[in-house]
Amino acid sequence: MERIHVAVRSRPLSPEDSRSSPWKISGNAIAHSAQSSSRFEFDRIFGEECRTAEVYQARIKHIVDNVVRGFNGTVFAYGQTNSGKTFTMRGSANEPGIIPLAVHDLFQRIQEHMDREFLVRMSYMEIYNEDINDLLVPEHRKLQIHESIEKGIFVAGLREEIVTCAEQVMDFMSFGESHRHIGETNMNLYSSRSHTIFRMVIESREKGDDNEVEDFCDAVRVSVLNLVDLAGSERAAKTGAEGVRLKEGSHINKSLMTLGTVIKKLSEGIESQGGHVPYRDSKLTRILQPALGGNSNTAIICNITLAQIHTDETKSSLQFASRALRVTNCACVNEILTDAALLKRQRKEIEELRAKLRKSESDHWEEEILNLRNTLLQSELEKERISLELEEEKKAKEQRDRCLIEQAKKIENLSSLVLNSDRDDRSTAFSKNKRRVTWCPGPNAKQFDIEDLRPVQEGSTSSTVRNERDMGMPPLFEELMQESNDEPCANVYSSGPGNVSKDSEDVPLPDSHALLHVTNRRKPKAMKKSDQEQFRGRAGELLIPQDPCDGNDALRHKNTVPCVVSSLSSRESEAILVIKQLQDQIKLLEAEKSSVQTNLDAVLVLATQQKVSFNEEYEEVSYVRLRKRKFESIQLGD
Ligand SMILES: Nc1ncnc2c1ncn2[C@@H]1O[C@H](COP(=O)(O)OP(=O)(O)OP(=O)(O)O)[C@@H](O)[C@H]1O
Repeated sequence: MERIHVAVRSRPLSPEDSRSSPWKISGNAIAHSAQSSSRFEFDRIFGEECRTAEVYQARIKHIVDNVVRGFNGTVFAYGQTNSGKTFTMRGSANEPGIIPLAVHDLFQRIQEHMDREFLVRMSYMEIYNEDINDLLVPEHRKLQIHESIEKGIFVAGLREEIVTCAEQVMDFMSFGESHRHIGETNMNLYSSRSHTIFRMVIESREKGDDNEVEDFCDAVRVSVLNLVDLAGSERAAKTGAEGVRLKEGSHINKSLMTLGTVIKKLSEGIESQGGHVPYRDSKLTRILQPALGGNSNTAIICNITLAQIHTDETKSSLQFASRALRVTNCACVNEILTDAALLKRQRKEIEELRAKLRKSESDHWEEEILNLRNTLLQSELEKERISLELEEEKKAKEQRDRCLIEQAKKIENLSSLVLNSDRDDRSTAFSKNKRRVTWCPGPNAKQFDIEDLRPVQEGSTSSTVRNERDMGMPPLFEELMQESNDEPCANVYSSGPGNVSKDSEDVPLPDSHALLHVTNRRKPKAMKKSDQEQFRGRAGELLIPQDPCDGNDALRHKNTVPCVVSSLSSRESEAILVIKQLQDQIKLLEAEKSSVQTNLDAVLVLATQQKVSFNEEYEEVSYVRLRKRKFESIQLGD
């Protein structure tokens, strides 16, 4: 939908009229200085100094361009008599009007459309006293208006001359002008007594070589350019019209009034609401019907004079133009299609669509394959990374397991040492008839005979020393330390004060001096009283005090922590502490082992999932490739 373009052009005034003019133009608005209600705004307002070429460039050129492309176009000059309509449309010797400018432009545009061939025809008619006369064939008078589906509204019998250049058109136009009704009035020496419609019909179709008749589409575009110079509205009192002039004036006013009514109805949207628009009330509105409410790009040039004496007429013209601003048209390309042309066009469209489809599909598949390849590559890289991590984890686990086994072996040896030492002490103690503390090694209880650990009656010769075959001889401490030095376990052991292993970092090794005290039972060194109390305070956190006589209670302790009866020797206490620390380390290592195992399991699950997804992606890529190959083999088959 496109609105009718409305421009106002004011003609030059005499200096006297100019001084007394009540109108003021500012930008695209014009207002009457004494009447605040008389203010109008338009698409363009051209002042006195403005040239016709400027008016043409502003909008008319665009309409002419569109006519060459297949759209209808209409330009008409409206205004009171002597306001400059004919001057605007036809021009003068010095200043070409809209019609010659449009004709020249039209042929230039046609030259630019190299891909089409054109057929241009022109006609020139006037509506004089409601009769349509052919200006190119003066004897063709009182022509009738008809309407048909193919041609729309047309004037039957109107001569259409085929023209090939602008000069030819201008010649025909001059001929027509010579037959136009012009009369002298008080207001205009050469007053138009009729409305004139200069019409150009442009037909075009795509150019095609003889060899490729099948390839080009022979749909024909037909567009019409109407350039209308209306007769001016006039007041008999002002024009002094009498007789023939009066009759002419009456017809002019009547048809202009109908035009005004049609524009008013259209601006109110009556037609779109299904209401009646009186196009048929005048020949002018009937011929201009497609341009006013239909398929056309339309422009109105409203010519006015700003002299005070014509204020009412100017105001009336401005009101008409203002209403026309609200009228919309719907221009579209006009094509005539034969069945063969229609078929050819549809076949061409189908081919174009097929080509587009093929291109978009192949583009799509290429892109899809590229994406899948990228994903596959990324997945393979990820898989490699996970495998490496898995390998490292396995190695670390194996090393931890080895350390754990060694640690356990050493603890076992140390426990045996402590038990041996305890046995020696007990024999000494019993020989001195002293009460001794008994403790239970717990996890290795199987190796110990509980009875052996109970206080032995004085004088009893039976087994105060444990059978060596049952216990197994523990290695010497020096050997133990040598072993520790030979096989350092950096991840498991940590250095403590007096640590034997230099590589150990995490877990404190037994203090060598303490262990020497444990093994060197022949020179028991009595703990100072203050040291004993201090030690008891520390040991109290680790050991559960029990009845010194009840060795079974000690064995029942669920964590199998050695149960200390009172009066531990300092060496025993230190050994117990060392063992306790080692057991804690074992627990920590076991916890670490189980967490590593959990991680390892998770990594394994992840790796399995990755493998499944790789397989799926691989299958998808294979499927896409297969489909692409099939599609290409179909295309080749076409
Ligand atoms: N913009 C203009 N510049 C110079 N002269 C102009 C201009 N407009 C009009 N004129 C002159 O004014 C006179 C009247 O103009 P014109 O005949 O075009 O009026 P009109 O509106 O067609 O009148 P009518 O309706 O009676 O035919 C002419 O002599 C014309 O040369």
